[in-house]
Amino acid sequence: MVSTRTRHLGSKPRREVIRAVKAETSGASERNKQLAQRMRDALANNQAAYRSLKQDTLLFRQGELPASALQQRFALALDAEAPSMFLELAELLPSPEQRAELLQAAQQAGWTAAAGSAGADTQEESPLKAAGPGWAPLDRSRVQQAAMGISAEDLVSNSSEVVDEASWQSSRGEKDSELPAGVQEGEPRPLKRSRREHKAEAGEAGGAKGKGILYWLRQDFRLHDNPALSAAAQAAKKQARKLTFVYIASLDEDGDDLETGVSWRPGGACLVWIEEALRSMDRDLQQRYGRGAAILFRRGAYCEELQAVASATDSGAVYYNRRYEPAMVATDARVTGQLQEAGYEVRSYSGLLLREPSEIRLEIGSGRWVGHFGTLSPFLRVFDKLPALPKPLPTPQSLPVADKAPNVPDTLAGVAQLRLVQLPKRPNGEVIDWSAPLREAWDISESGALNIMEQFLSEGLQEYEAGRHLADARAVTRLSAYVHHGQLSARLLHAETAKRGGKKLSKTFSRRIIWRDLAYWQLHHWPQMPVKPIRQPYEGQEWREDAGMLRAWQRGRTGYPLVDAGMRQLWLTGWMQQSIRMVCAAFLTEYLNMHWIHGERWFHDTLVDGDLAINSMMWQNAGKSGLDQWNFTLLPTSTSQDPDGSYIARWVPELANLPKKYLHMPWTATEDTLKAAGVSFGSSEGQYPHRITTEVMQDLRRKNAECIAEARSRAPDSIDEGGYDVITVPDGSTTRLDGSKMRIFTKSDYRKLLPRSSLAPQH
Ligand SMILES: Cc1cc2nc3c(=O)[nH]c(=O)nc-3n(C[C@H](O)[C@H](O)[C@H](O)COP(=O)(O)OP(=O)(O)OC[C@H]3O[C@@H](n4cnc5c(N)ncnc54)[C@H](O)[C@@H]3O)c2cc1C
Repeated sequence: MVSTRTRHLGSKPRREVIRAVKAETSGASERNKQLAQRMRDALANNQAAYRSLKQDTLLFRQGELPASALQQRFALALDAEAPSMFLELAELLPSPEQRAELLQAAQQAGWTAAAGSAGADTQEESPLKAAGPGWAPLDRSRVQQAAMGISAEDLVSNSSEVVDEASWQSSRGEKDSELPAGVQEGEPRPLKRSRREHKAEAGEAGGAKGKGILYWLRQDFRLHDNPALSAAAQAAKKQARKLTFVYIASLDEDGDDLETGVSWRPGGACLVWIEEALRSMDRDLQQRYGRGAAILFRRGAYCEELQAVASATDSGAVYYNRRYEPAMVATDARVTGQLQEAGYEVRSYSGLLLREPSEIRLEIGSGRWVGHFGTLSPFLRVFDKLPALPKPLPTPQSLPVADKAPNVPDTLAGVAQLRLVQLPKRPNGEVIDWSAPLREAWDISESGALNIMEQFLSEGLQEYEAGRHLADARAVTRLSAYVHHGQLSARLLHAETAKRGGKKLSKTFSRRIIWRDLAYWQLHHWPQMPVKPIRQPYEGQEWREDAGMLRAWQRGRTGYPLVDAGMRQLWLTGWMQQSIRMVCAAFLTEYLNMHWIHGERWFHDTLVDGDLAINSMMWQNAGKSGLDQWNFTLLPTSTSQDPDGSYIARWVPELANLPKKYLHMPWTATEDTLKAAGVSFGSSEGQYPHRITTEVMQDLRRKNAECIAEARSRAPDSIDEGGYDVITVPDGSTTRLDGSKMRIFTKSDYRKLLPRSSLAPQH
């Protein structure tokens, strides 16, 4: 396996780290040695390494792993050239001196983010965020600087989770075509909620312990249409109880999936969003309902923190809105169970999606066939037939809260103390605030979300159909992050769209918000979707591993202006319009033949709307291993998304003065034209990069298709006589075909590429 990062790492600093660690761990017990061996083995495979490191980190935190053993991991992580793991663990070092020593060695190894923290002795000075040049104010020169200054030092990036998952493997239904001009559109296991939890929802939970009610704030930063809040308010009023708001930062429980070993906690950009959303909601709550509605900010394990606040406020009940990521489903069930065992009443509600994923059972195998299994059309068909959605709930007029802010020991002074967003420092102490441009680019508040929705529905809906493919996003809502973080209710958006003649004005827009539910349906039935191809044979597909290429793609330095514009916009603002996401994704997977999981990870960390279900669904489809293989061509040189080149000119300022007709393909301009526009190619400051590949796009595409054909030909049992991929239908996903083998949409190119001998015999 070729590592995808830090090839520049010299051996000298590594030796120094190992020496430092050896000195520290010379008395390591036999158990420590075994653990070290396990780590070494694990690091041979980065996916396993991540799982192992994560578990060891948790063990250390629980006091079950000595600091010396953890230090050994540092050396190994450094050895394995996995800086983000190294830095994450470095944070846990028991003393500032130890931290400084190891981080200094990392600095010598060229990891500037670590360098920023070398010698640092406070928790705030986290090394997790990079000294990268990105996230600068959005003026032209800074954009250019951001893109031009990409260097080896940026390896740690603005990402807290940029891990090499090199070992992970990984069209769309012909009948579902409703793509933007020149492009597409487009969620896995029944929600295994505990019996206790079902009881809780039905209001059969155990007797109340205290008089008050806790509202456990999660991914639902809003007052309007908030089912858990409305229910808590109603119960509190009826029973003359007091309501207390609590938010708990527990990133380890928030998306770490120990089953798969993959951490999907919110990425850097989402954490910035969450921080601002909390600030804004705390303000809204206090302004509207009084000081007693202030949110109590806590850090720690969910269950312990909830119990501590409940006991200090004499609360006997906890109300919350559910989450749907596999790790979070498990967390919900565990926390609910533990609280109920301790005698609390727990009630959970559906506030994130339009419908619960387990509600939708595809009616395939009966009557008329509509679309391919697991794609949007059959999903919509069932969705529309189900009972009408509940009406969106109004913002509560009043809330029964205490007269003053609850005084609970160990509560943090404010959002900042949650330490969700950690900024690195340069050796001279200067803070590198990569989050500022993100905060500036968005009005991260509930009112901001409602205003955008209102404006779009009154002025923009009629433009959506014709303009939704445009890169400059003039015709789309830009509401995805608000919906993802629960600042805007999906149900409200759906209902308001219908009320304003949505289906008539734009059939596509009316389907978009349901597409989101499809992503969660897929994640529910394929909980491994973020890391494993849904089409099992594709797991054996050969992908290119090239750290330099990946880095160029991440930082918008591919030499293909449309791709670079999109990736730079993403880096700076945390967002891109859908067609551009598709162009960038297709470029990585189809043309560079690089694993979709690299793209998925990068998007997860850099998107303000980074959503496990949607992101993994879309990346699986881009990588062709998802249910809805993309069945269209997305050339990086296409002009349809940016016909006048203004999007490229904005995000790729090195090219801004080129005549329009060359903006998508600057290499076709003559020397004189380039000179007149002040454009030169190269890697120096102010220059635009040479193309990272000059092979004919069609040839690259064919090579990728051949890799897929090769992997499929090795798994004949998963292909039917017509050359279609076949999957086993998950339990609970259909009304009558669960457990059977089902043909899924497969691109005709792929069907043709298979040798006849690898097709299942005709019956
Ligand atoms: C490779 C790739 C990765 C993506 N990752 C994410 C992600 O992590 N989070 C995310 O929210 N979207 C993701 N999308 C989907 C889509 O690009 C964004 O939802 C959309 O661009 C957001 O812009 P908007 O709010 O203006 O969308 P609009 O066009 O205004 O659509 C309205 C809403 O519909 C929903 N929606 C739109 N497109 C999709 C879709 N393809 N699947 C599911 N729901 C959709 C969103 O909630 C969106 O806000 C991804 C797309 C691609 C190609």
